[in-house]
Amino acid sequence: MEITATKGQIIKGKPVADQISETLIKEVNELVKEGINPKLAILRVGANGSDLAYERGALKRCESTGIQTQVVELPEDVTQEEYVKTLKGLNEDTNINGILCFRPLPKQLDEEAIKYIIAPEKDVDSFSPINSAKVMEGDKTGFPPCTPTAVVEILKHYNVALSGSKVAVLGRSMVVGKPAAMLLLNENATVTICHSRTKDLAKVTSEADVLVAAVGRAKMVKEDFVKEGAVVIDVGINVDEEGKLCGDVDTDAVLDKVSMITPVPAGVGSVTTSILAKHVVKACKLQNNK
Ligand SMILES: NC(=O)C1=CN([C@@H]2O[C@H](COP(=O)(O)OP(=O)(O)OC[C@H]3O[C@@H](n4cnc5c(N)ncnc54)[C@H](OP(=O)(O)O)[C@@H]3O)[C@@H](O)[C@H]2O)C=CC1
Ligand SMILES: Nc1nc(=O)c2c([nH]1)NC[C@@H]1CN(c3ccc(C(=O)N[C@@H](CCC(=O)O)C(=O)O)cc3)C=[N+]21
Repeated sequence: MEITATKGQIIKGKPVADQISETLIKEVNELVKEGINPKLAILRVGANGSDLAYERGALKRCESTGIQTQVVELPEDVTQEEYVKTLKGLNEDTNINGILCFRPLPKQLDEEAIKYIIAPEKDVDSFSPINSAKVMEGDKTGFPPCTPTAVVEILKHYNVALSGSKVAVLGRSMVVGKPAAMLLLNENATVTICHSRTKDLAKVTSEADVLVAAVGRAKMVKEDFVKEGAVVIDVGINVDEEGKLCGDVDTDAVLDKVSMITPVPAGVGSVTTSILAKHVVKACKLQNNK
């Protein structure tokens, strides 16, 4: 009898992002007809590669959905006072509905103080503790961070069962890992959070039906980290030894074992930008009592 190996399916972000964009385009059109123009401000310090990658994607997504944008670039050595003054200016600017502050901020800036400055109603990527708390509480009136939201949207789009499933999240940052775990818990998954101190890491992650990798270590997740038939969401955006973009998962090594896996690029990143655009429209509507 011939045995044919069933390879894992590469699940792309584009169909998920396109579906979100389609609805957004209609919503933006309705707002524009009423003289309301949704607008996103991006606050960037210096010009690091991962910020610029996000910015390129975000600007393209906003343009294609009819959302206006403004990029504010501050020098690498910007002072706390200058950053705070700029952020407060964006808070007060009534033409701006959403603000994205790239993180992490350079060392001279006090992120713990700045996160209290951003207006929660314009905070489209969950920098403010008000929005972080809403994620904890499962309160849908806030803005959960875009990347973890994209992870959940991809899983739902590809009909991956979450309720009652074992999910492992690799990473516990406030931008990805920790909120991803909370959003998945809100979907009734049984969530295990792993990090740099986790013992027997591969054993823990290989028990999961769904593995979300957000560690920032190129191709760290190998074959022994995954369960047979698992669904893998690769959030990592890293550069490999050849200078090419790659994820946290060694895709070639796990492909024969998993049932589905997201690619990098063209995976989570592309959905992240569509969630960002969705949050700008939501912010705009709330600010205009719509
Ligand atoms: N696709 C997208 O839209 C986005 C992608 N990213 C990418 O996602 C990745 C993660 O980003 P981010 O969360 O900001 O990164 P951080 O560096 O802030 O966090 C990394 C996390 O991984 C854990 N970790 C690091 N090394 C190991 C290890 N060897 N074993 C186990 N755990 C480890 C850390 O643990 P500990 O807490 O113990 O230190 C930490 O919790 C990056 O590649 C980033 O570029 C980020 C944002 C958006
Ligand atoms: N507050 C904050 N939130 C973030 O979510 C955040 C951040 N700061 N700082 C920087 C990192 C990095 N990041 C990316 C998101 C999407 C793409 C993306 O769209 N990538 C495309 C390719 C884009 C291109 O290279 O042109 C893809 O994966 O297909 C890239 C990188 C979010 N981050």
